[in-house]
Amino acid sequence: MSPPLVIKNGTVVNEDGMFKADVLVKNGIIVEVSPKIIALPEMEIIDATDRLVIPGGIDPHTHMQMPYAGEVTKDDFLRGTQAAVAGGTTMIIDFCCPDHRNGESLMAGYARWRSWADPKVCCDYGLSVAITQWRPETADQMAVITSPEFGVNSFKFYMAYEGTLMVRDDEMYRAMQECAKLRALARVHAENGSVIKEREIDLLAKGVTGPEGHTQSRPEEIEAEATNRACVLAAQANCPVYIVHVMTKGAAAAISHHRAQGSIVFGEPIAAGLALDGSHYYNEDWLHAARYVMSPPLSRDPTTPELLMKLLAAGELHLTGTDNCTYDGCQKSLGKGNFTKIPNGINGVEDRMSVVWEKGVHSGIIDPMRYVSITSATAAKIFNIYPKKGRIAVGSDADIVIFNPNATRTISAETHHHNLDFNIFEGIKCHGVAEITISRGRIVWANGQLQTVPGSGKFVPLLANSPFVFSSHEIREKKKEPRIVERLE
Ligand SMILES: O=C1CCNC(=O)N1
Ligand SMILES: [Zn+2]
Ligand SMILES: [Zn+2]
Repeated sequence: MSPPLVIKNGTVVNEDGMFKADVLVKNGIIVEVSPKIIALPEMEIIDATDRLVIPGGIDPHTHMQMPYAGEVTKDDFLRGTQAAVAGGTTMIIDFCCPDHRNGESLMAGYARWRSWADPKVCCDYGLSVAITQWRPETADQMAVITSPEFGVNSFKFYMAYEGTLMVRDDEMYRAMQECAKLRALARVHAENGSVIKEREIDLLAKGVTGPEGHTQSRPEEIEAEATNRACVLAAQANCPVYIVHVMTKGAAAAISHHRAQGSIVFGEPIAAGLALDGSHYYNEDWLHAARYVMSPPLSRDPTTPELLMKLLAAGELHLTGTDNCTYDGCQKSLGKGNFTKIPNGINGVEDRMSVVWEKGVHSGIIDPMRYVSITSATAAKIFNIYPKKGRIAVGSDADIVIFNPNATRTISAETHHHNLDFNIFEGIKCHGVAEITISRGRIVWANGQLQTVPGSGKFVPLLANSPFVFSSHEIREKKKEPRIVERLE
C-alpha cells in the first residue's frame, strides 16, 4: 500500500466548483479536503502551487488489444493504460466484443476481455459489451451480465460494419427494449452501414481506391441519418441512448432535436473530432491519409471541431472519449489499393486531456469546471460510479491529476507512450499538462516518467440503474403504456 499522500497549495476543481484546498489521501481513498492540512513525517508531500487538482480523466471509449478482421489493435491493456495515465486519464471503459454471431455467449466474451485486461491494466477499467446479433439467448445473457457479479451496465450496437458487427433495426429495437428493462444504457455507433457498403462498391468501381474513398463512402448525412434513426428506435423502446463518437454537425443536430423532444440522449464527441478535420484523407502521402481512417470519418467541414466544443459548452453534447483503436503503418497498409481494407482506428487516450483543455478552456469556450464534467464527472455519472470516481471529495477514490494549465506540450509520436509509430495530433501544441497522475492513491506518472505496475489497475463493476440515466424511467414507462379501447360488440 502507498504511503499517505498530502497534496498542498493546489486549486481543487470539481464539475460544480473550484476552490483552494489541500487534499489528504490514505489507502487509495481521499480522506480529507480542507484549507490547510498539516503534513506529518510519514506523509508524501506534493506541492500543487499554481496547479489544478482535478479528478482523473475517465475515457469512456477505447478498444485496447481488440481483435478484428484478423488484426489486433497495437495498444494492449498495458501500453494503452500507460498512455492513459501519462496523459491524466485514470480510468477507461473498454468495449468487449463477444463473437456473438458465431454463438459465443456475452459471458464468454466478457471472460476473454477480463483475462486480457486484469493482468495488464495500470489504471482502473470497466467494460461495455457489444451485441452483434439478436439471438434467442441474447436477452437472458444480457440479464446475467448486468448482474453485480459481472458489472456491465451498457451495451453497444453498431449500425455500421455490415456482415461483421452491424445489427438490423429490428434487432437493435428488441435489444433496446431489453436494455430498458434491465436499466442498462444503449450505446450506438451511428452510421448507415448498408448504404456505406453500396457506396464503397461504386467508388471502387470508379477507381477510387485511396483513403479519400473512405470519407466519400460516408457522407456526413450518413451519420446524421443513422443518429436520428438510433434516437427514434430508442424513443420507441423507451430506452436512454448514448451516441458514441459524434463526429459531425448533423449528428449533433439530431441529438439536440431528440433531446428537445424529451428523449434521454447523450452525445460523445472524441478528442480527434475536437481537434482535426477530414482534410487529412486527401493528403498526397497514402500512409499519412490512411492513418486518419476511422469511422465515422473526421468531418469534412473545418468548422466542425469548434462547433462540437461549443455544443459541449452548451450541454447539447455531454462527455468526451477517444475511440482509441490503434493500428500501425504496417497494418494500415493492408488497405493499399482498396480503402475498405484499411483498419479503422486512431489514437487519443494519451492526448485527450490536453487536447480538450487546449480546444476548450484555453480557447475560452469552456471553464475548468465544465472541463472536469466532460472529461470525468459526466462519465462517472452515466456509468453509475459517481462520486467514487469523477470527484475530489472525501470518500472518493484517489484518482487525481495535478494539472498545470499554463504548461504546454507539443504532441509527438517521438514522445508519446502509445505502442504506435504515428500520432494523429503530431505537432499540435497544447496548453494543459498532466504533471502528476495518481491512481487509487499510487503515483503512476510524475516528472515525465511512468511509475506503473502492470495489473495494479482494478476492474470496476458498473451497476445498472444509474440514477443519472434512469431515475425518471418508471414514470416515462407508465406514460407509454399501450392503450386498449373497450368497444361494445
Ligand atoms: O467504430 C469503430 C471501431 C474502431 N475504429 C473505428 O474507427 N470505429
Ligand atoms: Zn464506433
Ligand atoms: Zn469505437
